Amino acid sequence: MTLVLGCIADDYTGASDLANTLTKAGLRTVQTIGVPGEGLDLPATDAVVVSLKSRSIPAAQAVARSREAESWLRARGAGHVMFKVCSTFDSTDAGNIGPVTDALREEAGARIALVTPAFPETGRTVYQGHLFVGAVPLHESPLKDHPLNPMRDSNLVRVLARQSRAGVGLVDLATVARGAQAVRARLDALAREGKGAAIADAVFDPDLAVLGEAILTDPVSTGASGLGLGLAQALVASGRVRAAPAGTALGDPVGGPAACLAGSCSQATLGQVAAAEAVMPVRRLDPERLLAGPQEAEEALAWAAERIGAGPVLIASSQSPEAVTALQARHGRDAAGHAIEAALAGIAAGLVARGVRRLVVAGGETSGAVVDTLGLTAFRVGPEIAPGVPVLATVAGDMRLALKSGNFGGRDFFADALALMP
Ligand SMILES: Nc1ncnc2c1ncn2[C@@H]1O[C@H](COP(=O)(O)OP(=O)(O)O)[C@@H](O)[C@H]1O
Ligand SMILES: O=C(O)[C@@H](O)C(=O)COP(=O)(O)O
Repeated sequence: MTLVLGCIADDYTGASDLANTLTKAGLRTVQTIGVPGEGLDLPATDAVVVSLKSRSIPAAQAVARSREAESWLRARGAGHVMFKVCSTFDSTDAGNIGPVTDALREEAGARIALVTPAFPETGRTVYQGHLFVGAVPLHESPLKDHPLNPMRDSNLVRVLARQSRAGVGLVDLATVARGAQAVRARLDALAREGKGAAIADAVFDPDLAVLGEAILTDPVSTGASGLGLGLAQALVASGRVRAAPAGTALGDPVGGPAACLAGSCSQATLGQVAAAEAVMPVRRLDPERLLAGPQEAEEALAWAAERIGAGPVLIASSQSPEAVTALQARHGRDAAGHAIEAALAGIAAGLVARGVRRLVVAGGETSGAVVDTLGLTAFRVGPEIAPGVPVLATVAGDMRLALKSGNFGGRDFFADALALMP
């Protein structure tokens, strides 16, 4: 296996988002969970997205795991390694986008790393270094209330500088509009000034094609799915990859019971959970009871077991920002988050033990906990359910999953996903 592109994603839903984008652009892509072990037999592939659960862990650990993933990817021929971060730049001032970008750049001996979370297809655009989510700046978007990393500053040059050892510059839209050569010249100039990273503006997909072309021969970059799109297009345009037909068939339906789990408290997920109530039984967990002991999760599992024979069910811990804040004030942010993730992962294991083979999970950290608990190792990428969310098939072919980033998907996402997961 010789890779043309290596990717390291800081969460599992982000990884499937990127794998979806690369697949749609014609790259045969596999998503692995963690760095693959010796025994894992991967299909022929152009790109591998190694999924880490490194977004909300201490920076030193995120750096160590990302370095390990980078070595694995480089050993398989990846000339360019992209670090996939969230399109809403989810991180705290204590890390991890800056430290990982610094480490990958230094490891590769690169002069500077281009960084952009732009993903216009989902409304994430960057102008003058400021990130917009739809029509509003990041700090006015629902991300200001994220349970783990509230985003209160839209100026990414400033945000990244607070996390980075080297200085951070800007490749502005006017430069991007002048093409790949102008972007390269700007990166060279910033590197000469001693900058280690540069936030790049991008508003439309053609801007990302320019960025992809500009950095294809660089060893590292950091970005969201949009940058993956630009890199994939540049690889196809350069002739290094012959575009595969998108939407590779996943094989026979797996059938059997289906279930959905939501641990995301993002605005989009809250709407989707409400909409699901019209089409399937929905169990809303009591987070306070979840934290108190195993009883709440056990009761939810028993509730699901009675119903999954008749059709899909949804179990959700999702609550409003006010309720999340109140719970965190009583238990601490990380303790509450991790305990709820663990409870949902335990419910997922119980559902699988009861025959569920089609599973939809909403929430990045939540998906990480679920996939780890189920011990899944790698996925092939199937049809797109919504921008940024594909159907996944385990490489063994025995399960179908959808791992939804909190903010992605339309109101009917859960029903839409199940319809594409026979
Ligand atoms: N009711 C709740 N109160 C507080 N935190 C919650 C609640 N429900 C879920 N959480 C936690 O909120 C976090 C949501 O993060 P994540 O799963 O990544 O979703 P998203 O994709 O929306 O960011 C997780 O740590 C989850 O356990
Ligand atoms: O880039 C994105 O927006 C997503 O791929 C992503 O990473 C979102 O994070 P979660 O909402 O935590 O899944």
